[in-house]
Amino acid sequence: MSTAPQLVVHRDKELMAQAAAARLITKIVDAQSARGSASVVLTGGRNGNGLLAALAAAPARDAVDWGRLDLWWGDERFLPEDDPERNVTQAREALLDSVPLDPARVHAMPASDGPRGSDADSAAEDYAAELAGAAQPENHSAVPAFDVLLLGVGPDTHVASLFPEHPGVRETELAVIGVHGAPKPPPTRISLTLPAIRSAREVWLLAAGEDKANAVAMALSGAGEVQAPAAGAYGRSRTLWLLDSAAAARLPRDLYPPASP
Ligand SMILES: O=C1O[C@H](COP(=O)(O)O)[C@@H](O)[C@H](O)[C@H]1O
Repeated sequence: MSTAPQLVVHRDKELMAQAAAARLITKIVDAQSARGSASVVLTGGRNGNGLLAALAAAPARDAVDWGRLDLWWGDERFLPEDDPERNVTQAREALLDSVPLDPARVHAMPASDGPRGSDADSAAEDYAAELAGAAQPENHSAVPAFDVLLLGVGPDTHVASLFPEHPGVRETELAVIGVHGAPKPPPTRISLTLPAIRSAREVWLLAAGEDKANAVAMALSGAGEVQAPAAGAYGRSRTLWLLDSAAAARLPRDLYPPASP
């Protein structure tokens, strides 16, 4: 069952990143306090990396017990280890290298020079097995119960590496897939599927900048998930769209009335 999206609109992308980072710190601390540990799924892209950089700069980051945090990824560009375009490489630069994480709990997606070589489908199977191994049996799910799953929204409404009208967005069985012929480089990627995304407690979608305005308006105006994958991304208990005013500019007025002059 989908949860109705909640919208929070910030003045600009810097404030959005800072506010999202503060929100994420609170969520992680609350989860660690309630369950002993927390699990977060990271996204690549400008807004995801902006959030991580804001988190690195936030004094309250020291409230997080970094050793009791599992990090997963929603998608990865299937490139060699340490390639600067890999989402994990960019996340390490933005935040991960500056906090005391437990390396065993940093679950990067496989690289194209890993044990499966350039076979993205087999690499996706390996990541699915790693997720399944961390899933709680009582939840009867193929993936762990993520506390927060972050997603950047592309200008074409893609989330993770699920692109409009692409086969991956129609996947209903697998939790992780190899993506081939992606319209955004690189063409080969690994991605969680919509069913895996929807198993998260909370899904937070991030979009800033006017190049995201059409995508945000389309995804929140009743578009189908095949045409607008972001429309199919929701959490079990909460779906939060974190926007800046430029990305919110073309939303229907009943969703986001413009401020009075
Ligand atoms: O390639 C990707 O792009 C999306 C969106 O990135 P953005 O720079 O337009 O915000 C990102 O969410 C995804 O993780 C990444 O692989």
